[in-house]
Amino acid sequence: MRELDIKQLRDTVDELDAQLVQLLAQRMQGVEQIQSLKRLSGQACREAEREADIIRRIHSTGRRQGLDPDWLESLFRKLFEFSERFAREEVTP
Ligand SMILES: O=C(O)C(=O)C[C@]1(C(=O)O)C=C[C@@H](O)C=C1
Repeated sequence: MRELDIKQLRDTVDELDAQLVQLLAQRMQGVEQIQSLKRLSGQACREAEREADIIRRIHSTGRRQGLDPDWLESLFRKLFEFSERFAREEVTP
């Protein structure tokens, strides 16, 4: 019985992982377009103020979902780093 429970829970987690990857791909597509526009107008790829706004928002939505804001923040800071690396064409989406 417990084996079955774990299997079902893992199936759910696997499905959520697949959705997360899809959402991350969509996010990167949006970021790619923003970065192209910024490049055209000579703007810096990183913007501390925009990042602070995003962090503030995810802190509050995360708290409402019962998630640790510090944990969420570290995830998003990784995403911003990845956006920058992507903008510098060091990685492919
Ligand atoms: O919103 C922007 O201006 C972006 O370039 C996207 C993004 C992000 O990944 O969310 C990436 C780098 C910036 O520092 C801030 C945000």
